[in-house]
Amino acid sequence: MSNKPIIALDFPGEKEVFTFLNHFDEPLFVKIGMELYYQEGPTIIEKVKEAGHEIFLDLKLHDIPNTVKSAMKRLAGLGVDLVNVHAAGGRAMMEGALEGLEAGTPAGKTRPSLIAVTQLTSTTEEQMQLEQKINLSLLGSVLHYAELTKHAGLDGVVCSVHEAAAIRDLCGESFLRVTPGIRLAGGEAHDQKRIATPDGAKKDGSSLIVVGRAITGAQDPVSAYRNVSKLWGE
Ligand SMILES: O=C(O)c1cc(=O)[nH]c(=O)n1[C@@H]1O[C@H](COP(=O)(O)O)[C@@H](O)[C@H]1O
Repeated sequence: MSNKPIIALDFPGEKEVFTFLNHFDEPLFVKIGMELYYQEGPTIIEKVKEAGHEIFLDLKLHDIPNTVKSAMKRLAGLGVDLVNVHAAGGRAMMEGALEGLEAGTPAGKTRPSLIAVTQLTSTTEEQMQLEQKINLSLLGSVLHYAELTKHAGLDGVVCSVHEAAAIRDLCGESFLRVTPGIRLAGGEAHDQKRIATPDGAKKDGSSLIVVGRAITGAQDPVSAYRNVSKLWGE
């Protein structure tokens, strides 16, 4: 897996995806999320892979262990590089996800890396405490989920840049900290609450950054991508 900025392809369908990708003449690391996957199904994965790009399939599974295990068995056959679940599904669910991925990975192929969402980057500490009734600081909750994820044997977590260094200190450098909520300085936050710049992410311990609207919504997406890559140091 490379450490290029991961571009979130939050588009309604294949047509918009390839209009966007055709601006680039290099292999990218892209994220396919719920909107696109639910619209196009697994064929979008095949087509984006054929075009030479690495893929983070972001479906954030969260269900009983057996259901997640079976679903992961199917996703393992798609040949993506990275997949995710919600850590709130618990340790048994995460262990099931890993077992499913291992069982479903074709012989001779590498198992996709598996990470778990801790607290979404659109969540504030106040919201978390009021709505989820978690009696911890936001950092405390994220660190708790990171440790649970590590004990379940997963490869890392999704978190915000604000928690990345503390997770690295707790779980080790090789445990991935994948951080969305990335904005260029002065950029619109939209629905994100825990945001940081690409250079801030590098400095504060992210392993990989996920960038959507700061690139896909830019007037010139290629130059926005170059700018993000330069600040991230790639
Ligand atoms: O798992 C994710 O990718 C994810 C987790 C999270 O906590 N926050 C988050 O924003 N994401 C995803 O990262 C992308 C961020 O997009 P932008 O806010 O447009 O940069 C979206 O596709 C989200 O679904």
